[in-house]
Amino acid sequence: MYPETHTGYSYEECRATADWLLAQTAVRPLVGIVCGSGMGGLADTLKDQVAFNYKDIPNFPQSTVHGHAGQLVFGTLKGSPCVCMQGRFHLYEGYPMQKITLPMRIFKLLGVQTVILTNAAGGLNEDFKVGDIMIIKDHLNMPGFAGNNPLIGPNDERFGVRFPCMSDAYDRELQQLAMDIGNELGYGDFLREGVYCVLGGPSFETIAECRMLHKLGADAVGMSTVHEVIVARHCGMRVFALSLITNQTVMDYDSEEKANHEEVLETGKSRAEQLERLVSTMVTRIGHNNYC
Ligand SMILES: O=P(O)(O)O[C@@H]1C[C@H](O)[C@@H](CO)O1
Ligand code: HPA
Repeated sequence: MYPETHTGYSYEECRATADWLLAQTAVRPLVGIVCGSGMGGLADTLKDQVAFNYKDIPNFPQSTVHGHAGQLVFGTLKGSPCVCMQGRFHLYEGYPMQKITLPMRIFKLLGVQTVILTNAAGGLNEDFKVGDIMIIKDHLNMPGFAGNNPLIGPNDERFGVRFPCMSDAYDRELQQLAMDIGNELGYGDFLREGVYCVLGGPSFETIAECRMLHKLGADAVGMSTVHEVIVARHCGMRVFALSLITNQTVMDYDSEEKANHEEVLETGKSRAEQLERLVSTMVTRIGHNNYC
């Protein structure tokens, strides 16, 4: 009834991958983290690491993008058990959406309750600067408008309902927690909140596209995260996501600026330390507040 490309992995196949991982590590993660482009250093901060190369994990796709190492790292962040994707998958790599988002279902079956996602994004909001960290409060799913959604295909109720709500996709308590921690850490000058818009990539946006996205209400544009968020919410995990504004998008025909992946990775490096501190402090507070 459904074309092969839309069937994704069955519950049993996801269970087998999760059980394979659980059999090889004693870590029982409550928090799952996804590292955006150039932000893989976050995984290196985990203690007592057990790391798996994606190519060795049954059913896992491979990372093909520079700045995405391709490892699943288990360990603890200040005592809290975590699993961290050091590298994610994108639509433009040629994978179907069900494959890009498979790790979210594996997280769920590993016992993860809260997912923290990071990404690199281009700033559309004129008040944003390169190096700003934007707490994502909502998203625009552009591929979704064209009928591309990771939940297309048969629905297995063991994961979630056929028609999941997305008006509460980004957990408001976690957004407030991030804002509080950011202010405590002295990040007030570069901590923002806003709406993230996903496009398919890999080409960066035209000037007309950036102007349109900004008018539609997007503060930042990127090529990931939203599909993972949809699948994570579908299976009932709490979600927090943030964008590092790695470049300002070009909105002006007189501008000489050109978006490029090297700048994205460079900005990632220059904010790595603050980003890691923000995420690791959040992980410890989530535990202390008994959110998980
Ligand atoms: O994985 P993220 O969303 O951080 O990666 C962004 C989008 C493209 O993959 C790449 C463009 O530089 O960075
Ligand atoms: O300007 C951008 N556009 C889309 N994706 C991105 N990822 C980092 N910067 C950008």
